[in-house]
Amino acid sequence: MRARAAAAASLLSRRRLLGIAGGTGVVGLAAGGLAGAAARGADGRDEPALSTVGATAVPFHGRHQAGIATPLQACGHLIAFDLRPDADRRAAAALMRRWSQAAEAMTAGRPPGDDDQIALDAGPSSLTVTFGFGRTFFAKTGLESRLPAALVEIPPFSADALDRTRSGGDLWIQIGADDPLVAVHALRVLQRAASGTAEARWQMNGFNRAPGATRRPMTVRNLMGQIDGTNNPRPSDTGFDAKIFVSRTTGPEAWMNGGSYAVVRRIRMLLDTWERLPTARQERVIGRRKDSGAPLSGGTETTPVNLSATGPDGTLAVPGDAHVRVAAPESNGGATLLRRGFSYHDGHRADGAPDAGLLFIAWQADPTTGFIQVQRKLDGADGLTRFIRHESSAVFAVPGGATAPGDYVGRALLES
Ligand SMILES: C=CC1=C(C)c2cc3[nH]c(cc4nc(cc5[nH]c(cc1n2)c(C)c5CCC(=O)O)C(CCC(=O)O)=C4C)c(C)c3C=C
Ligand SMILES: [Fe+2]
Repeated sequence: MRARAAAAASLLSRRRLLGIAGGTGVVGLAAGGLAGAAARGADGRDEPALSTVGATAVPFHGRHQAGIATPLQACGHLIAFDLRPDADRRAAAALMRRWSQAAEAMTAGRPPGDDDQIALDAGPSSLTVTFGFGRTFFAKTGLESRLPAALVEIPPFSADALDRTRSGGDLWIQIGADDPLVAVHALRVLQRAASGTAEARWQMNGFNRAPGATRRPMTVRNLMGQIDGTNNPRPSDTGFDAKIFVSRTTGPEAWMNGGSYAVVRRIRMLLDTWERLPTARQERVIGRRKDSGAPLSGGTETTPVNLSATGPDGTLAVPGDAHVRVAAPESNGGATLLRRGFSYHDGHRADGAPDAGLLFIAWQADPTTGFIQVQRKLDGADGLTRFIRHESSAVFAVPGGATAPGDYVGRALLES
């Protein structure tokens, strides 16, 4: 039975790797050991193996942290912490060690120490846990000289309506998983591990489509109904690593090698206004068809956008203020960012409007030549601006991954 269960899990996992990970190689498969263990119940009786959703594990260790170039998961939690006033560099290092140990266990499908059993019975379910440091972390831990030059404040933009209490933060954790209980379990475990050292400043919860919900693996849709993520850079693209990850840095910032910068924006969608717009006008706001995601210049979802194409009346096929035109690298001196967000819907506001939108997360090697450059262009020139509100903002330095069991994220900053 153990062998059969392991074989079944391995077959399902292989299908998932081919179908969903798109061959990026970042999704590890649950080892036979895990599937075998799952096939034997606590009472010693045989049980069916985990499905591919439960059995898939994303390795915690590596040059880069998981959760950046990893396929999107169905559930996401973003949580920012502030250090307690008495927490110094040693306390922060001890916290990063505790967090990494717990993340290492949970992402492999093992219970962490001090487990609350929320995720008992479930496999790793593609859990990733990604840690980052905010600008305010450095002064509080006496590490001002190690603050990376790239970790700049995000400047104000004219369309911002920011809530400061849900912006910033000394530390940040991004949790992603394909199972809601696995994701919340990680959240609870990590929050308990912070006790005495750091306190939650804000938390946001999001979602994407669940694996297997569509006939074939497809780019996700956002709450405006658009296919969102098509023109993201791919790990196989030339120059991907240089644009998204920090490398070859020497001196006091060398600890960021292998890392990346996350810009996090909670962007509310004015869905009532948006949904009153006829589909053809919605498509002109984005510059792509709503059903297929194909550019208005023609082709299919993956056809490159032709920004010079004109229609029969001689006007631009992709309008001058279309989101994809204004955001495109060609319109921004080549500025590239990896968008990897989660939708959210947190009930309704006092005015009856849905409190819903996108937890927008942009990854890049340098926010000044990534998010900031593109957002400067979008601010004012993007037709989408009328239908969205940026409500919170944060930027985090996300160091490289822990490279071996027992190592912890941030060691190169906190111990050298
Ligand atoms: C500062 C960067 C960006 C913000 C903020 C942003 C918000 C935002 N975007 C959508 C929906 C779509 N965006 C699409 C493409 C796209 N968006 C950005 C940047 C920001 N978006 C870029 C760089 C691109 C790629 C442009 C290109 O090279 O073609 C698309 C089209 C499909 C795709 O390529 O992903 C959609 C749809 C929303 C709803 C939103 C705020 C809520
Ligand atoms: Fe966009």
